[in-house]
Amino acid sequence: MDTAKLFVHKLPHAADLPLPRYMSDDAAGMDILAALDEPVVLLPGNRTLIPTGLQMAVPRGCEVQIRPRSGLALKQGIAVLNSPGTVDADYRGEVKVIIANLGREPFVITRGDRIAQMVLAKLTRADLAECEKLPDTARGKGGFGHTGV
Ligand SMILES: O=c1ccn([C@H]2C[C@H](O)[C@@H](COP(=O)(O)OP(=O)(O)OP(=O)(O)O)O2)c(=O)[nH]1
Ligand SMILES: [Mg+2]
Repeated sequence: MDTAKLFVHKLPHAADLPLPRYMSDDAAGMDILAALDEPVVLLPGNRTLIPTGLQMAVPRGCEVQIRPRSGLALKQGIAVLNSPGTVDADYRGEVKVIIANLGREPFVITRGDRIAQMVLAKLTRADLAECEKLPDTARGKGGFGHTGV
């Protein structure tokens, strides 16, 4: 398995929190923690920005994706609104998570809660090449369910 060094800096409000970590041997994502001072009550239909207390230097050629946790999604309707959130390699601000409550009950987020997960992913940047005609394919313009359900 490939690994790459990911430098992280803990901000003072996360000083006592553990760093994100993989929760199983081959987990793709590290769970990330809410670096909140006070609990946040997120009402159904609302969204909020949760601090992680972390800055990071994502290696060039990679991104960090902020993704939901399926257990929270299934059991409580908790979503990462911009999923997958993108942390760019040149971003040095605090990483934050946009959490939305799509469930029917208020959702309480407390300091240290594992609210989402982060995946380090390699990326390919596009070098746009404008052209008059694209190569033909069998699918052509068919999409959005044109093959049926
Ligand atoms: O879930 C997220 C998404 C983004 N970011 C940070 C890192 C990212 O590099 C930066 C900008 O994100 P994005 O490009 O998605 O947002 P934008 O609305 O296009 O902002 P900008 O104009 O700053 O690029 O915000 C987070 O901390 N969490
Ligand atoms: Mg942007």
